[in-house]
Amino acid sequence: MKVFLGLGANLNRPQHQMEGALVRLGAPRAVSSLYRTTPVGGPSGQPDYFNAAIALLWDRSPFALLRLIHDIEADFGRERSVRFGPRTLDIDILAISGLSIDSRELQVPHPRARERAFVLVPLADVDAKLAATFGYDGHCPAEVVKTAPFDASNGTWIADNGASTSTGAMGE
Ligand SMILES: Nc1ncnc2c1ncn2[C@@H]1O[C@H](COP(=O)(O)OP(=O)(O)OP(=O)(O)O)[C@@H](O)[C@H]1O
Ligand SMILES: Nc1nc2c(c(=O)[nH]1)N=C(CO)CN2
Repeated sequence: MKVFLGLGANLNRPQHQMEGALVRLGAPRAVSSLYRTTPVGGPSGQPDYFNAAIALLWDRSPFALLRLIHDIEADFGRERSVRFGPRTLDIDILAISGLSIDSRELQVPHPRARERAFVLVPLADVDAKLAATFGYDGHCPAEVVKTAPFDASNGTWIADNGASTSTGAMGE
């Protein structure tokens, strides 16, 4: 089945953690550009986030994918303390083709995706029709800034405008 994941990070070296997650998740079918986004919710003063979305083929259960995601987040130093607090790596299952799940530990499509430009703008890079089903209208708000296209030849994002992808404050 085809699964769509959202990636976010705003501590340490976000691009590094997100590229590490791509390696762990296996060859993605599509990867969005990397976006720098203003934090939504959580404590004030946290660094900007980096966000991206990917599509991937997955042939095990969605719950096995959730477990893998939790392992990857933990391996990259994710601590779960403050809700919507800053994090080294967050991976959300945004959608799974042809499937919806409503269990205590997993809800798919992701119930908060449709409210979040930091999710929908990258998701539209990967699958514009899917983003439209979440109500995305193609508008990229000022709080979401494209910083780097993905280079599939080496599996990394290219910071093409000199923009630093390290958040500095609170990280490193
Ligand atoms: N679609 C989903 N993708 C990822 N986790 C999910 C999903 N649906 C439910 N969960 C559950 O949500 C729990 C909390 O996830 P997490 O800590 O990443 O939340 P958050 O990033 O702080 O908030 P949000 O879920 O709003 O992005 C996870 O342990 C997982 O069991
Ligand atoms: N810009 C931005 N803000 C957030 C993000 C995120 O990934 N990007 N994730 C959150 C919790 O999932 C809360 N707020």
